[in-house]
Amino acid sequence: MDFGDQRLTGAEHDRLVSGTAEAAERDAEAALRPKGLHDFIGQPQVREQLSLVLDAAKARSRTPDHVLLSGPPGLGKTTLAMIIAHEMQASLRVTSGPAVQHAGDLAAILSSLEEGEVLFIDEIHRMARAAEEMLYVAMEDFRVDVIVGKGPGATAIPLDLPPFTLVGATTRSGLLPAPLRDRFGFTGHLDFYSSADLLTVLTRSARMLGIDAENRGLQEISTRSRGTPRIANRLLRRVRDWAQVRGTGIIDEAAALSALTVYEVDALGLDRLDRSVLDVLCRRFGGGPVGLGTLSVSVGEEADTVETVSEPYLVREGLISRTPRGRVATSAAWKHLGLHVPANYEF
Ligand SMILES: Nc1ncnc2c1ncn2[C@@H]1O[C@H](COP(=O)(O)OP(=O)(O)OP(=O)(O)O)[C@@H](O)[C@H]1O
Ligand SMILES: [Mg+2]
Repeated sequence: MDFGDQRLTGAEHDRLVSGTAEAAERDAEAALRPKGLHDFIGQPQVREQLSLVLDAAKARSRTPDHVLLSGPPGLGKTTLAMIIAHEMQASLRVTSGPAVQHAGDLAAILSSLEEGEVLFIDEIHRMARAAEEMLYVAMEDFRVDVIVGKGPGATAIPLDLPPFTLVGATTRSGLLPAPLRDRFGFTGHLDFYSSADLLTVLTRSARMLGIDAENRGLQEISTRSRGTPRIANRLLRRVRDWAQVRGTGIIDEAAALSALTVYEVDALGLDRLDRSVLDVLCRRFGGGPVGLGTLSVSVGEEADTVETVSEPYLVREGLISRTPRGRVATSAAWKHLGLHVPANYEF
């Protein structure tokens, strides 16, 4: 039976699929993924807190507390899950919420865990309810009830589990039921990276990929990467293409600017989806408020994508705000689109 989980060790850690990374991007990402906590760039609080959790566990020869990682796509949740396993010299088991549709799926994974293993559940907010309750018991009491037989004759056989560490990742921590959230000993909230941190990410990536790049060129990419390492690395590869085909082979400021214009990444790092969200809000709905459903249909995207991928950054950049009546465009959004802010505009 395929439970959608895999046991990974060593280099195979890197074969993990992540939400918004396309399949073809996986290999490129794997090569650049930091292996240990020391080469994980930025996020100083999360890094410091996590290193305390891990060092304390090592000092006591215990498995670390369960860890929840939350934040928008591409900020390093999967990377950190792998780092936790790497730092604990433990093997990593990987599954995801959508792969756990029945309690039985989870029971099969849990009952095959070995001592000290790290179980990574990506998109943990999308797990089936019935499995969630089984997970509460497994996390707290290290026990799982395995159901044997069917119908009225079915019996639950309690099975003790070896100590393990659950690492959950979610882009939507608000959707996690409180009892589940409370069972994590540590929650790391990943926030968008500063341009300075992204510049460090890019410098490291360019070095690892053998790309000839000037600081000014990488700086230009860093400010247009929406605070997201995945996007920074992706833009780096696209700018390299441009430099090789149209430029001198070197990523300098001019190459970065020309390439990013070709790829329609604007000065704030907004891409086509972000701009169409703003465009629909301003031009079609006079700035809003507009409900998420209507907005998503209008830009031809799933509500979940608009809410987790586009919105957090637009909110952070002060281009839209969320009100009880829906999303509204701020004056800055009108200006960014090159439109006149309507008279007496209240947002
Ligand atoms: N702190 C960091 N330092 C250097 N590179 C990073 C860092 N965080 C992320 N990256 C790079 O960005 C890529 C994407 O990170 P990752 O897959 O961990 O994101 P994620 O939060 O799991 O995203 P998703 O929500 O889509 O699953 C990684 O392959 C890695 O190369
Ligand atoms: Mg991921």
